[in-house]
Amino acid sequence: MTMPNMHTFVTGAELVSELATKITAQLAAAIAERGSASLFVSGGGTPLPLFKAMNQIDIDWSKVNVSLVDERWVAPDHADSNDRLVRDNLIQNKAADANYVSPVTGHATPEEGLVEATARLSAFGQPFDVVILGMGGDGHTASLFPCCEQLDEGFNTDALLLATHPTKAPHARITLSLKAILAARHTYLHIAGQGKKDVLDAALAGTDATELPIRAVLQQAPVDVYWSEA
Ligand SMILES: O=C1O[C@H](COP(=O)(O)O)[C@@H](O)[C@H](O)[C@H]1O
Repeated sequence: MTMPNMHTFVTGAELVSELATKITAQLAAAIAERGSASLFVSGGGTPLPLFKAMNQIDIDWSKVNVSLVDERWVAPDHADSNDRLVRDNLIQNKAADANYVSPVTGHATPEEGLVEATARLSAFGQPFDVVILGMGGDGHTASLFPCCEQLDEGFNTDALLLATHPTKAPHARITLSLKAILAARHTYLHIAGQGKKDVLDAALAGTDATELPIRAVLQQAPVDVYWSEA
């Protein structure tokens, strides 16, 4: 197991300030080197303050392609839509000109939408510059859940994206594959609270990635973990 680079904070505000500065500096460096940058963010509750901090930072957002690490296969106005969360909280203010591309298409299922979603995100070019992962209490990251039948596919496919169907979480999902995550230039894990720290410690203490899928990333990529107590 490669030990992650741990960044520990007492408050979420301190974490967010440092992480937003670091990520936007990496995006600006990517723009300077290659003319554009790519950023994949996670959904859920944790990243909301980070999105609000990032949209206050002045970089050339018009050259930043943004999408989601994973998304629930729901309409963009659904209460559980991460797409809506990103549009309403990240693609605002100084970041309003960022090129946000949703992985959710108009198809009925993620399986049917895979070809179009893959074409959309492939246009960003690979490897992606910055991938910010979250982690659930069950050790899932992206939408690679321990309870989904597609976990083995998610760990092994060479495809950019796959559809997953968690049995213990709502909604069918579309998610980056493990290989797409591992290929990123910079990978972050952003978590908060003692419960998530306990899951991280358990992940670092064992080896079976099917039990806690975050292990698959921690075992194979250098990850900067940003954790705040609150
Ligand atoms: O379902 C999801 O949950 C995880 C963790 O979310 P959080 O609310 O506990 O921070 C998230 O990383 C993932 O993108 C999302 O689809």
